[in-house]
Amino acid sequence: MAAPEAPEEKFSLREVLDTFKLCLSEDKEVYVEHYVAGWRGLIKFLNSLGSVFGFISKDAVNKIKILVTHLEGENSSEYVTVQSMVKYELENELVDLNKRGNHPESGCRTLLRLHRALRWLELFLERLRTSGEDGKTSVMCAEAYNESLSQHHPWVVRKAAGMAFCVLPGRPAFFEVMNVGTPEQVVAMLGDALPLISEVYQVTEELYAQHNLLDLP
Ligand SMILES: CCCCCCCCCCCCC/C=C/[C@@H](O)[C@H](COP(=O)(O)O)NC(=O)CCCCCCCCCCCCCCC
Repeated sequence: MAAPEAPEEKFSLREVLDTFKLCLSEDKEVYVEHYVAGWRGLIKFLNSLGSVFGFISKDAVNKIKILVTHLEGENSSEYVTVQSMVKYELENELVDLNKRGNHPESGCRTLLRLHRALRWLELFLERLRTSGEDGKTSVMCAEAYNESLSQHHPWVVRKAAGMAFCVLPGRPAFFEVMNVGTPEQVVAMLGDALPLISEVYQVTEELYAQHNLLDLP
């Protein structure tokens, strides 16, 4: 049996599912606070897989920190939802639209990076959900990455990511870390989680497309 972890470090897929549930308001706005909390939960999971994934989690943590700075800053009321953030930053010219400039830490460009990673997550979890007992997590992960996030990464990051995927634990150990229960229960929970993640992704994608923000430098 694995040694018990400190409670605040323990990942539970259910917890992440709950935060993604809270992400969407009744009129389909995405709450930045819960979006960030969802990612925090996912990073806990990543950290429990070992230090090989440190460079990935470090980048994600940095992005979260930037968003939290906005969330807690003097204009915090503008950062309640992704919709209000986009409106505020665009109206006040706080986004570098075509090339990197004075706003390397805009909420819009920072959240876009996590948004792209959310697509990877959706593709990966769907593969995991439909995989058989001997499914290879490394292959599922790499395929999901190649179909999404990799297109936005330079060669050196793709290479490092590919190497990290190779040491992912097999499906049974992976399911264990999810801390949900039997493999059947994991699959059921993935079935619950995916539509939520997918909806948050779609709403954000449409918003960013509407404002031409999908390629922010
Ligand atoms: C379970 C295995 C996890 C594998 C994670 C797959 C994603 C691979 C991403 C590789 C990112 C490498 C780090 C560097 C990234 C940055 O260059 C790049 C661009 O940023 P910049 O424009 O500011 O320079 N950053 C990004 O694209 C953001 C990446 C954020 C990745 C977060 C990944 C979190 C993974 C959480 C796993 C949870 C699995 C849950 C299963 C129940």
